[in-house]
Amino acid sequence: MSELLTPSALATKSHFYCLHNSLSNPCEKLKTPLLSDSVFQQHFQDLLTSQISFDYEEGRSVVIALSGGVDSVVLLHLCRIWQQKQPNNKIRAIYINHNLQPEAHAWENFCGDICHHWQIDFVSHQITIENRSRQGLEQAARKARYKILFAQLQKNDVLLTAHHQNDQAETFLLNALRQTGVTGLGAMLAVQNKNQKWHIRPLLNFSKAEILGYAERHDLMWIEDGSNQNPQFRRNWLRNQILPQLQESIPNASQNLAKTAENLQEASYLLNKLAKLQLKDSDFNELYLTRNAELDCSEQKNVFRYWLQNHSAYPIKLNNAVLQWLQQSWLDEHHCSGKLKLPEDLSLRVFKNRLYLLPDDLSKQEQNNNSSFLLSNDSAESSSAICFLWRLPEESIKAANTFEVITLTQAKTMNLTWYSDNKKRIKTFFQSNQIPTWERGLWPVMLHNNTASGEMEFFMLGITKKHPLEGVKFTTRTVTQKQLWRWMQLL
Ligand SMILES: Nc1ncnc2c1ncn2[C@@H]1O[C@H](COP(=O)(O)OP(=O)(O)OP(=O)(O)O)[C@@H](O)[C@H]1O
Repeated sequence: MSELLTPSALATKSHFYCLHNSLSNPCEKLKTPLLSDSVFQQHFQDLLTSQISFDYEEGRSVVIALSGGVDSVVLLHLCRIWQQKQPNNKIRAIYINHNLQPEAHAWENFCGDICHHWQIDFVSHQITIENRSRQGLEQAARKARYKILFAQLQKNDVLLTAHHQNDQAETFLLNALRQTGVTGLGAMLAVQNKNQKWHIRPLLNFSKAEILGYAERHDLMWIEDGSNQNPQFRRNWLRNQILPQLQESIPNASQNLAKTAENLQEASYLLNKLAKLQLKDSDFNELYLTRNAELDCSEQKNVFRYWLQNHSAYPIKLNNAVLQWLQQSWLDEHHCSGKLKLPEDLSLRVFKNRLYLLPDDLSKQEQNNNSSFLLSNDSAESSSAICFLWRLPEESIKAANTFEVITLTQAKTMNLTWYSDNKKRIKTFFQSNQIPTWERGLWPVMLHNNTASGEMEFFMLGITKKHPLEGVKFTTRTVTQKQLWRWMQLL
């Protein structure tokens, strides 16, 4: 960094943040291979091209999570060189200020200064974390940080964090001590996709010593977060006390633990693949319990775990309470209905041997008799509700006046006369399609010119067993024929 931000310039600021530019353990440097620009460039390019087919021409961008610590400063430096070699590549850095420590503001300035000198776009975001226990605080800060970081990304953009091999070994041990399963023991993935946004950890194969060696050779400066020494945080205790002791007898301990985690990632991949195969008949948001009855106990657990992890924006852990409830529902043939409340305002529900993972507030919507809901433009384009629009007969759409207003509303808010005239048909439809009771009141019906009559509405009502609310944010608005037609074209 000194090439751009001279030590003397920084010296005037150094009372704000603790600056380091030397190895904490110089001997370690000798034991490990060098993290060089070319090694990194090759590795990083491999991750981008072979794993995610990254293409700058498509306007995708790379965002670096910059904490100001040595790891992310080294990552920033490497990305800057990468960008210099391929000037079309645009990178930007983000610092999240948790406002938890008095120095946080100075660290934010430090990150801003480096980016300014290296001519990298920089933004910082402020967050406030509620008062919690120490462990809880760390977890809440991490959760809030990732929420903001991912919110900065567009579809297919890439977030880079500077986790390294030693972090991987620590995460493996921490998870093992928490009694985790195979996925948890796999610790952190080098490449991950969450909701069509990428998270890459390009330094995961490099050790802390290599990173420090790189920082020294390039005369970089960084900040040292004093809380990293606080033994009250379990990770610090592992990092500063347990792992060094392990390393004394087994010099490659961290490397070996990280390698073990990698092996378990492979095992986890295979278990997921098996679960996916065994879930073949299950819908996106419902799991057919009876169809999986022939599975043995471990397979059932594996299927549940996979389904819970993959059917919600917030992965749900298969803890004992959840497992017991699920097994009970699985075994009980007459278990027609039941509900288990989960964190993140979600709940598990069973209806006629089908298991559903749903937002808990569906029930709140159920209670609100007067609310009508309509598909919003944005969400409808990417949701399963589109299937429900899709089945609308083309002739009906074409026949209708192009500018006529179509309103989608809940079955329960229907015009009473129409409802009582068609009650039997509606009931038969719900029963024959095994539509769960909690969905019936919310079932979309199309109002044509504000009157629900004729075949068209009933067709709308009867088209799909899928939960039409899945992934859709409802807002009160109407959709025009034109919009409806446009959505159909998108399919
Ligand atoms: N305040 C921050 N602002 C931006 N990025 C951050 C911040 N803190 C951490 N990061 C990013 O996350 C990486 C890992 O940091 P750290 O090891 O401190 O995280 P952690 O709290 O252990 O949580 P996790 O490992 O789950 O990210 C850093 O190298 C950096 O890329």
